[in-house]
Amino acid sequence: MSGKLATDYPAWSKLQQLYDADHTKLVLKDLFAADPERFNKFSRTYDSPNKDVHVLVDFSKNLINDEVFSTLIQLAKEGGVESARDEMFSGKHINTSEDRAVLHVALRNVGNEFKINEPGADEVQGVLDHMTQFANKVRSGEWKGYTGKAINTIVNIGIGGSDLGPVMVTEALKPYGKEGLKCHFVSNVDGTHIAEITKECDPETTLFIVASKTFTTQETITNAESARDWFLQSASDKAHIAKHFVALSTNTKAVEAFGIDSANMFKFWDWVGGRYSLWSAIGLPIMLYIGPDNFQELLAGAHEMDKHFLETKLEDNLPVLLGLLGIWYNDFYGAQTHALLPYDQYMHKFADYFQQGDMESNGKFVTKDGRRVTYQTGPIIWGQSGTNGQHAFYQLIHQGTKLIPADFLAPIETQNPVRGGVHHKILLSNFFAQPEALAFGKDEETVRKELGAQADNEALRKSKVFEGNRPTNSILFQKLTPRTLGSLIVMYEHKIFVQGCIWGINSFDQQGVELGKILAKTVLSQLDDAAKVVDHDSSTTGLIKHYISRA
Ligand SMILES: O=P(O)(O)OC[C@H]1O[C@@H](O)[C@H](O)[C@@H](O)[C@@H]1O
Repeated sequence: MSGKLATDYPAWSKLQQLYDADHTKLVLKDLFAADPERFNKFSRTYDSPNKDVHVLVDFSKNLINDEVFSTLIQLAKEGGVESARDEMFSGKHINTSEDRAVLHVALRNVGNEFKINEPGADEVQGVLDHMTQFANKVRSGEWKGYTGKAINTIVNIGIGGSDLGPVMVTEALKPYGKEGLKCHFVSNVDGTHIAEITKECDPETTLFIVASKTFTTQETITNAESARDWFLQSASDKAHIAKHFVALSTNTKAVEAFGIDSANMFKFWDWVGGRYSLWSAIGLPIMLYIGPDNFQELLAGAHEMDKHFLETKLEDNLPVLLGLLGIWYNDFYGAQTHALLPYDQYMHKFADYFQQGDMESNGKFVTKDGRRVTYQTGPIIWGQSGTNGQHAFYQLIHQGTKLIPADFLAPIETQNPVRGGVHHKILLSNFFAQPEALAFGKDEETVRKELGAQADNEALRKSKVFEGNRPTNSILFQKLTPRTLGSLIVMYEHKIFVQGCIWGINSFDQQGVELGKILAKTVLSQLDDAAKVVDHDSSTTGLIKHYISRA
């Protein structure tokens, strides 16, 4: 990374000029009318080498013309995206504040195509083998609980990056999940979470996976201790813990101190960021659920998208294109948010997953060299699966006062062709129609004609106008297979990388989550005695004392 501010790049200034001079002319209706080739010009297809992943990204419904497009590409060049990418893949310590390499690409380096020398990279296959042996034993029933019964329930205890990836992927790949194996996820420190999940578990047949990179995270350790207490209420003998608790961590000492045998610990390394860790041992619940072969497919799809990112010229590079378009709205149009709208029920956790992926990576106001940025960085990521969102928040996307760029994603083939596929056709008709409505809207004249006798009612007439010109990407993929999901996740991972690179920030630390944790520790030590409540402002003091007086 160059240590520059994004505003230092000539392409940035040019984009500002283009926005100032032309943005009122960037009207999708006119742009499409003027260029019958617009779809072909501004869409790209991605096919994996053996053609089993197919993705079409149509970005023609964006507020761009040729000049904006070429200037965005120029920005990627000036912003050093290619050299920063190569540095990441080579293991350079691009996570500067923590002096660490950023090598999630090494976790899915299928066939060892990338030569990576970082310590630990040569252990990746060994851990995958360890995970595979364990998963096969559990899935086959060879692994027995303390009363000799097979495992039929797994409970992952983790939070943030040690939760969201496995949750999202196990939901997305349900059709590939092992029948009869229930997967639960406990993340929140609210006792309700563990209490409700354990109600659904039998200690004799439940395996707890304690997932924590640091193994110091308060929520996870508290939940793990409660799970252990719950288990020992039935199992009594601590020796039985070995059959029902495993750990996913970088911290062997803390795992052993908790009482988990290091033979049942699946390790990873400090160069794996939490929000990029589902490909590592953190993926064990995924592997248990979908099986080692499907997990391997997930990794293969991820690796193929890594190669695409590494080898494809900027103009055709999907993560680069998505990243640049996001910058156009975030920094020049002033868009605050970006919606992820998958038209696939299995992907209902996709936006939740990338809330952490994107917002924890790029929610930063200082550059890597410590300067305050003078422009907007990471957008607010949100969304939910279609068509539910349409009946909830799309009103605001269509007619609200805010610009909300959105990605629509959908599979060509459904996993559930209920009633001959009628559901899927309806689903896809919405997937196609919504971006069309957002782009082209409905003008007052059309509304007037439709209203007939009521057309003189001005308020009614105006309320039915859709201004249109609201930008979207439409992303169609063949089918939500493990390999395709791997590719889609990585497309977004690298999009985040591209944006962070141009903004000059460190996308791989998360200092912003620390302050609240420290304050909570202080508060916790004061909660049992009002006399101890000191060193806060009057609001915080008042709140804590109010709680203590009524608890
Ligand atoms: O895996 P750990 O160490 O328990 O951390 C869980 C999460 O902890 C949070 O504090 C971090 O913001 C996340 O990035 C991280 O994923």
